[in-house]
Amino acid sequence: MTPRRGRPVLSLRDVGVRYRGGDGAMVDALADVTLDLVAGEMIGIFGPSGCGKTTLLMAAGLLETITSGSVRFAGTAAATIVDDAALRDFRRRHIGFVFQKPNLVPFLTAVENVALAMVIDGVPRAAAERRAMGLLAVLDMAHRAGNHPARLSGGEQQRVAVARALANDPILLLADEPTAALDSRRGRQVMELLLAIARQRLAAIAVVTHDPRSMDLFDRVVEMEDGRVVAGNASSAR
Ligand SMILES: Nc1ncnc2c1ncn2[C@@H]1O[C@H](COP(=O)(O)OP(=O)(O)OP(=O)(O)O)[C@@H](O)[C@H]1O
Repeated sequence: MTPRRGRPVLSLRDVGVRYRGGDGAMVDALADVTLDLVAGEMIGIFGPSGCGKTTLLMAAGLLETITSGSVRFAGTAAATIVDDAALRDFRRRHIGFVFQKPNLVPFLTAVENVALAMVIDGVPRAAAERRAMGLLAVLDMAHRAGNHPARLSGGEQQRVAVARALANDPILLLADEPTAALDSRRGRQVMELLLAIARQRLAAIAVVTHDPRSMDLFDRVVEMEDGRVVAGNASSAR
């Protein structure tokens, strides 16, 4: 899948996700969500706690089974990938995730953490580590490549997590509050970096955030309320 600027990467149509709550009642975590993301754009997803932002990312990243509607990924209907192993493989090849906590493997160095998925994918270790070093250099982390996570600051760990998410050159990058644990300067840097990745690699990027300070970096702001997208769902295809 070679992305071209403006080409649809992700299309959600009338997507619903329904959970059974603790009291047995059904909760519509997502309801009738229609959203498009195109190659090269970065959107911000805002909304109050519990409005469905994480659930939206999970549905978009094919980590959550939707109860209604459809998800298309670069023209492929997600529903046609039925087998769990095929779904895992599809995600590994095309989608990158960055979470609030970096969740690095503690006994691996930064470069080994970034290389891990490539090694699992069958890339020879030396080649995987070369590519991992290149990604760490882009993130200004080459000088810390040999350190274990415990010896890195929160911001440094998050930059390693971004490098790891980019290892498979994903066409879709989903980030859930990636700057929540960072000070404002580092947070800004991570967000600027994500924007550069959208522009240079033509990835489509969706970032869930509570932080209004990065607002100016988004091509589009999607606002959610009670499981619904209430503003910003029209694509900014250029
Ligand atoms: N596995 C689950 N089982 C039952 N209910 C769930 C589950 N996951 C989420 N929910 C409910 O779905 C709704 C949306 O949750 P979600 O985590 O997507 O919100 P959010 O906007 O990301 O919140 P926050 O900003 O606090 O992280 C909430 O009412 C939540 O309690």
